[in-house]
Amino acid sequence: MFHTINLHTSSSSYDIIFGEELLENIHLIKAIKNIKPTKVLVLSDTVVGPLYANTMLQSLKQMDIDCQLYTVPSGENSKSLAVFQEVVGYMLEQGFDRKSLIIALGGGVVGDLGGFVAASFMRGIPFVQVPTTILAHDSSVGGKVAINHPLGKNTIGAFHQPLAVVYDMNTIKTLPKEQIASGVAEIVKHAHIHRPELNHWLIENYHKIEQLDNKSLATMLYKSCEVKAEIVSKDERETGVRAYLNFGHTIAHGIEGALGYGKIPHGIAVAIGMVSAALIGYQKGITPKHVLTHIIEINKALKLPIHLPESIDEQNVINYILHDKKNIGGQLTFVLLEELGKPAIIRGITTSEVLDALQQQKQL
Ligand SMILES: O=C(O)C(=O)C[C@@H](O)[C@H](O)[C@H](O)COP(=O)(O)O
Repeated sequence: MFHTINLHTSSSSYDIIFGEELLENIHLIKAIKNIKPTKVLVLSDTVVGPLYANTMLQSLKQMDIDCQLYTVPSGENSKSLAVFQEVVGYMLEQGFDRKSLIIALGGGVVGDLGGFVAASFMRGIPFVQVPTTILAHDSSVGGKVAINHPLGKNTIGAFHQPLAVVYDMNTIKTLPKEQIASGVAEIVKHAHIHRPELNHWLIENYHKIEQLDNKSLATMLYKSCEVKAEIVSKDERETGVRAYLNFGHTIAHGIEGALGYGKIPHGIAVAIGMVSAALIGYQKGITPKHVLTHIIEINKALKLPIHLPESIDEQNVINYILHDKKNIGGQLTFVLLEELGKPAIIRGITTSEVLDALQQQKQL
């Protein structure tokens, strides 16, 4: 069972491939065969590596190429300059060169870190994304790669498109149940900004998604990646409409920074951030009341939170969003909804408007 989405951007064109037993057959992926790399680094983490790296290495060995595995600690803290330097140091010591290939095998953290190493190593080498979580269906597509700075999430990064995104549905079977909701939040986001009917499908099929039913997962991920690919193809480097994919992320990244990276799953923060954005839009007369209500109801139906964590200091969240990458000229910028499926980039939001919304969110 294979399905493929072709993503064409201004700088490249590649396939997002969904199937089963793709790890066992990674050596057959055209994008990998065609570049004939001198060496391959499989970058994974301490959770995914022990589960799947060996299967992939066995497949790559059939290409008679020197393949090595490097694993980083699982979790957001591996998206750091220190871990970035460790990976680059290992590659230099092991003789990787400009014809080498990186394969990022894991969730969003491994994909973002691996992609940024690929974007930077010797000024750039090719890489392949092999996502193994629901959340990573979003972060592995579109070429946004990055690590975190203490003052802001993903503030050290690049746009570096992968040669391919290879999604082996068998790897999702081992996804911890508590990570399902975090990944689904990005699908909810794609529905709110572009394909509202997707949320109704999600609610109808959520019981199967929670059981990690392969067919339902593949359908959900495919539909969500279609939205992602359509928007990225129009605006690869986020000069305009690609910012729509950042709906909910301004407050999400603020929450993640304020709590400490890794303390809250990214998708859970996004779910909360979408309610915040809807409240900001509603109080500014941009987002209709029915859209605000819909966003809250969808979160509840999918067991996603609507409140910020009780321990959080809202002012600290605001301190982080002052460094958000969408801000231009010091103007706080949010993606708000004028209607379901109709996002808008709104600049000049004031910190007091944000604080008011976060205070209101407590009362929901
Ligand atoms: O691909 C995009 O563009 C997105 O904004 C997708 C986000 O869901 C994703 O988390 C992205 O990595 C965040 O982008 P950032 O520019 O806020 O770091």
